Amino acid sequence: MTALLKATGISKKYHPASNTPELALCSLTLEKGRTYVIKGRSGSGKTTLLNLLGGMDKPSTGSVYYNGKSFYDLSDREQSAIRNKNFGFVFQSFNLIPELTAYENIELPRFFNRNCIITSSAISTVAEEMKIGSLLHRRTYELSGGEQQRVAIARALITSPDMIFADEPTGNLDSAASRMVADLLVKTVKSRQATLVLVTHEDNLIYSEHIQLNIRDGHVGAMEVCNGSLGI
Ligand SMILES: Nc1ncnc2c1ncn2[C@@H]1O[C@H](COP(=O)(O)OP(=O)(O)OP(=O)(O)O)[C@@H](O)[C@H]1O
Repeated sequence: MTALLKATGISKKYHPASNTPELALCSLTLEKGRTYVIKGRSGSGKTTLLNLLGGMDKPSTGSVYYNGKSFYDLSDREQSAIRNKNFGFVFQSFNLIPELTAYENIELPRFFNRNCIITSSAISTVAEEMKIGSLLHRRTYELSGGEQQRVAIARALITSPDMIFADEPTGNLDSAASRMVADLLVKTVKSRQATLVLVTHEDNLIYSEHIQLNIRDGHVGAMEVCNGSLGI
């Protein structure tokens, strides 16, 4: 497997004067096409780790390499270009524009990246993958939470990123919608051969093979391969 994202000796201390970092020193290699699930209690450092890996927050020590390049040593412009084109983000709170239709929300990345061409056939394809084909003309305030999150995932996938970062994507959904959203997210990212980094504190959310990273009080444990074979 190819190493796509590599973190070496990263840590995060939000308050320089404090003795304990919020994320203790860790090194990780994320491979192409794999699913990584970051788990841990509230406040353990899951979002902190995701933000460092996803190019959203510079670590206090260490480096993050994307495709062999030290991400935080790139210019702001180069960093934004990677975040806009090669990385996709999904958040707990959907972050859609409610007055726009699902189609218009999925199209939004083209306004942040002039070189990004989004065709109607690419939107149809991703909408089918997310099972929202019949909802594209609806304004997103009319949609259920699960439908809105599937629109948000479609928007994250429309630039064909090779890394998807999802922070508690099912945190605002009931259990049936959580299951559907998590399943579609994991399966679609895998079928596109992209790498998924997903933060959750929910047990038994992912039912296909993944690599689990447990964080306890800012300490990242060894990677564990889970086959997810609960048979549900
Ligand atoms: N921007 C920030 N400035 C200062 N401290 C922060 C900041 N972001 C997070 N923290 C602190 O870092 C620690 C880890 O927070 P983080 O959000 O990474 O945890 P989490 O595991 O994602 O929690 P949750 O499941 O509740 O979202 C917490 O003590 C938090 O208060």
